[in-house]
Amino acid sequence: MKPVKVGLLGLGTVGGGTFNVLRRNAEEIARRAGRGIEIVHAAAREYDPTRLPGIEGIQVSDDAFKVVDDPDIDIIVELIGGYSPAKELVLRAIENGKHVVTANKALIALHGNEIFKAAQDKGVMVAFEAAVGGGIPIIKAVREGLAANQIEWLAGIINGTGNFILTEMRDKGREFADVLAEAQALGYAEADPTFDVEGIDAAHKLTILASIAFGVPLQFDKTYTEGISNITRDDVAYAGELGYRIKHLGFSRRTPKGIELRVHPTLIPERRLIANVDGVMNAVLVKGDAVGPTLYYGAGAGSEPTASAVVADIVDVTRVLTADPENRVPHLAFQPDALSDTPILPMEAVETAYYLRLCAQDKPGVLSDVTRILAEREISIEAILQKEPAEGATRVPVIILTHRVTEGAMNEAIAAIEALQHIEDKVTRIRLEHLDAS
Ligand SMILES: NC(=O)C1=CN([C@@H]2O[C@H](COP(=O)(O)OP(=O)(O)OC[C@H]3O[C@@H](n4cnc5c(N)ncnc54)[C@H](O)[C@@H]3O)[C@@H](O)[C@H]2O)C=CC1
Ligand SMILES: N[C@@H](CC=O)C(=O)O
Ligand code: NA
Repeated sequence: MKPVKVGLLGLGTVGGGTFNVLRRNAEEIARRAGRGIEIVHAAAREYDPTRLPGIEGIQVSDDAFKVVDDPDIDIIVELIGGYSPAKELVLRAIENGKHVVTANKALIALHGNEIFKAAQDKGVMVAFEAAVGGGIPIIKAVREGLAANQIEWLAGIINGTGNFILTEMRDKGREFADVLAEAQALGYAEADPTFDVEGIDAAHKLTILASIAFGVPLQFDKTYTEGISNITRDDVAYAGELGYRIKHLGFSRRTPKGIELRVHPTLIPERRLIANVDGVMNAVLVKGDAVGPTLYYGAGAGSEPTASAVVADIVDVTRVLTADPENRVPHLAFQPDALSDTPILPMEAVETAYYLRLCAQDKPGVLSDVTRILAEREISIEAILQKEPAEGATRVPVIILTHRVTEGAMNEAIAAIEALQHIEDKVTRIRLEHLDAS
């Protein structure tokens, strides 16, 4: 059988990795796919040929539309990133009857509903395993491996750059900006790294995971998103003293009132496996009603780990092309006409526990005012840590861990605490999840 012909858009971190992995493992991959897979045409604005041995034998255009319109090509692999022209390229590929593989979570989270509809109408596949959790086969695991379950909740460390930064700050006391620069040099970060540190990238990925887990359309605009740029080394140290790690977590849970969809820094008990996922590694914890808790772990970013997921999708598409084209796994796991309109819960209605750090003047009665404010709102306290004031200082940090309460009640309590005469600065609030999957 003739090899499947692939057009590769982008020859950067992931595009380069895809080119190299496909070449290096060609024989093994062909044995799995049932036929050869050949990149015949690529597009890039710029690329480094010294990192791509063999690229000289392939046509490389600077106009990606030339590849998408190339009649010889069966599968377009979009590894350019961003919204435009990625969206136009993907829609044109679909219109031309080509299957698409992409690692572009921003594109899928914001325009996936439209793209999948176009693909459905045209009878082609759009595969996006690399868009979530890099090399971890998490889309396949949730969509296919857990198909028997009602998913109850999922929690993930789904941004490699952010996790790398938090880990280096904690373990080596390094500065935020310095670690971010290293993540960029290693090819982990997005073209605009605020997507990583402000949680937008994780929110894209969570949006996709929640759709696949709960059978709802992609709703990025309803995802609560908070980044890690305000986390201080002090918070990391205080959390450690109390037995917790701070992780940037994406969390989604089905409740009777709606679906929680939120990304924010989160305290997690340090005995949990997921609290010990460090560096660029990602992990997703998924709780199904039948299977119970399951945990998926692997490199969340980087050239070849991400290429591993891209190539797996190319193999999947090749198998479908070669076998029964009607028998396909639906894009969002549930049949398109069976997606549910379960609402996404507003953040004020979401319940979590909290870590609060206050800066109090070292005066009698301050702490009792704070505990009264919490008690009036039925917010119970799990632990209090009052640090000694530094030599000659009149301000003391006070750390409070609370039990679960709604975000709305906590917002009111924080406003009342900040209004107290002897409380200085803003209260730092980090949500806390026990992630007890038993
Ligand atoms: N870097 C990583 O670890 C991961 C990246 N991704 C996603 O993969 C995609 C690609 O990311 P990277 O490889 O890191 O980006 P990159 O910046 O390293 O590479 C982008 C490539 O696209 C080319 N390009 C950009 N605009 C173009 C245009 N208009 N026409 C033709 N070529 C164009 C560039 O010349 C370059 O070769 C993004 O959607 C990103 O979010 C997903 C998972 C992990
Ligand atoms: N910038 C992303 C790349 C992978 O999705 C990350 O750091 O996780
Ligand atoms: Na993946």
